[in-house]
Amino acid sequence: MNVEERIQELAGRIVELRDAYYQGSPVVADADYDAIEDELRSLIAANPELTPEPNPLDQVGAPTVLHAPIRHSRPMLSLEKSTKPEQVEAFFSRFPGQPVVVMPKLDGLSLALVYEDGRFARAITRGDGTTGDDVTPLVRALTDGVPHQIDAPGRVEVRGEAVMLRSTFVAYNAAHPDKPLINPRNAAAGTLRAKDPATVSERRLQFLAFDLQTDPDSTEADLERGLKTLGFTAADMKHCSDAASAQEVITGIEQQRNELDYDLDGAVLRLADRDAYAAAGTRSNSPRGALAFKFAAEEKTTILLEVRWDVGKTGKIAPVAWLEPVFVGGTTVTRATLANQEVIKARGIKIGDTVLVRRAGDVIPFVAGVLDASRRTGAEQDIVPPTHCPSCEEPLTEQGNSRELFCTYTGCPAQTVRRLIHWASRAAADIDAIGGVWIERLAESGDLENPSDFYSLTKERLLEFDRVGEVSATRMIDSIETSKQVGLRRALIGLAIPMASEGTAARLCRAGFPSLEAVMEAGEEGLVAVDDIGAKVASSLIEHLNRLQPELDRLRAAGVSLDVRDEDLPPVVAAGAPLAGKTVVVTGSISDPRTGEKVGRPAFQRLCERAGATIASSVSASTDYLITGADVGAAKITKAEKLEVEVVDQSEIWKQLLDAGVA
Ligand SMILES: NC(=O)c1ccc[n+]([C@@H]2O[C@H](COP(=O)([O-])OP(=O)(O)OC[C@H]3O[C@@H](n4cnc5c(N)ncnc54)[C@H](O)[C@@H]3O)[C@@H](O)[C@H]2O)c1
Ligand SMILES: [Zn+2]
Repeated sequence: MNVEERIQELAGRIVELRDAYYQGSPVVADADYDAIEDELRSLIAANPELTPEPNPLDQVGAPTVLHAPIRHSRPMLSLEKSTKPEQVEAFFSRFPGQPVVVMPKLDGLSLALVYEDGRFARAITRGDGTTGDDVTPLVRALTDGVPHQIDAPGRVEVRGEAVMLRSTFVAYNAAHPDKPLINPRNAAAGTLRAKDPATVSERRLQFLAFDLQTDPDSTEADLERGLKTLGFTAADMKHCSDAASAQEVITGIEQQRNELDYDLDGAVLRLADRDAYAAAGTRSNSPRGALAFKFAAEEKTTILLEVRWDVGKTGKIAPVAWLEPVFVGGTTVTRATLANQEVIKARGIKIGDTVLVRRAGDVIPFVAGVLDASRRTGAEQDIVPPTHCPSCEEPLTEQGNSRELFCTYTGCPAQTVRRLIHWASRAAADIDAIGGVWIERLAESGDLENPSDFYSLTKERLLEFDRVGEVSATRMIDSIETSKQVGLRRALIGLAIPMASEGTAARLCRAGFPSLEAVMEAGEEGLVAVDDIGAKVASSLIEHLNRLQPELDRLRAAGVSLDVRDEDLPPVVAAGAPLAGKTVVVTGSISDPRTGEKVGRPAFQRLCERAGATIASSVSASTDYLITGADVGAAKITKAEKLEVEVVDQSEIWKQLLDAGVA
């Protein structure tokens, strides 16, 4: 294929994909679509004479009108996209001296809200940028953050993004396991496509504003203040005066990405002054006064090659999707979870399908659903759950509403290995010198069956295995020895008791149980008395701890500590507590002035807690001190100063900690 043909092909594909997307049934993930646009963009840049007519890259959205067409007062455009810090610098140098706001690039649906003499008159979608769709009744009924009345004369137009909050999305899918929504962005678009708001009343949206036009010009020149004065919830905006601080905010948004209640796919830089933004003008399909910075994609499309059923540490048999390798969320993903057979059914997933894979933060990648079911060739196969355990071949049982499959044979080899690996994991005993492969080998040889067996391993025995030398055997034994300090909280996690989460283990420690045996002796009644421990969790704990009693005895006999550890208790506040009543935020790298050695932030925060402080993760108006270590970003300090939070160097705090005998 020559360049010209390739350009035609890409342009055609873009039109096709856009149609499907704006009609509410995308056939590929956004990142895969963006890659096609990128390829076309670079081919056109290299061969401008081959620019297709019309050029889909100059167009915005698609003309999808379901309700009633309305012409926009001025076009609703797309955004110029960047991925490199140099592009952020170039943006700043185009507008010297102009303040810029940096905000998340929200992943929802853009809307224009029109107010006439203070009254909410219309809500319009972007459509093809020139003409949008009238969604006023839906927005009125379903969208939070759209005031019905504002205090402004004449015509006011507020633009922003209607998003489905992640919490709404999760609650909806939990309540409708049979017809789940695929992702929040799709869900938001679908909501505004409904004929009747009543049919989608559980799918509430949130409007977050990022643009304001007033006529006559009656309000603040600063975008954020203008929006807030009128009573809108603005997208979270940070003012920046240079590229370096903007870059820092962008990085901060990316790091925070998974703690927020909405999806975002990048950050947006924009002139903070509304007049300057308007004066900057537009290109064919984007404003000059704004720039989008794209983050790595968290969703991609790929092919589901095969499903294998995995035996978990509690005997649960879970389907695992084997995928055509795909780069998503910063790594190459080849496997993803499929939850259970009900989810597979509800999402209509078959082997051979094009599926949407999502990987956000540290969360295990999962298959969100099928895209493009219309393109099935007929060669796809149903996913058939097994009837017998793939490891021990015992018949499986179904449990719970989602019909999860379980192998209930406790001697099941796969379960045994999983339990041992779990015991050795970092969250539990942390036997870091013995990896999964070795645990499997030691289980096969009969050396390991229960966690307590780790403590009978000897260096001599390990040396009998192939490829184990003096050095690695010593490391393994040392690591086992250290793990004896596991303590109540991590031992409880390591025993993998169904329904008892890491949170349960932490709560039991803080409730004052001195040891694992004491938890068992408290009985169900004693456990439900603990805050946030329900009857089901209590009964599972008691049942399993009783079953595990001989194992607990063996662990004790091997010298393993099952007693509560100091680090798992609420901090004991030192007498004189110099930081009593203070809320502090710690930033930068901390080191002990006595040794010059680095101290982890959690450890330093713990010292501050002992000195009476309450720890917060980010600076707000209620923060008393921002404690700074080395290499602190300017943005944090600026923010603290703006909020009149006292900035205190770590040396000052160390002095107080040492004086009070805390450190
Ligand atoms: N999966 C597919 O097949 C397919 C097809 C077509 C388009 N798409 C996706 O749709 C999007 C294309 O839309 P686009 O070309 O307008 O680009 P865009 O969505 O990347 O950028 C423009 C939009 O960003 C939004 N936005 C969010 N936060 C903002 C903020 N703080 N300030 C200003 N604007 C903000 C606005 O709604 C604006 O319309 C892309 O994400 C693309 O991947 C996907
Ligand atoms: Zn089994």
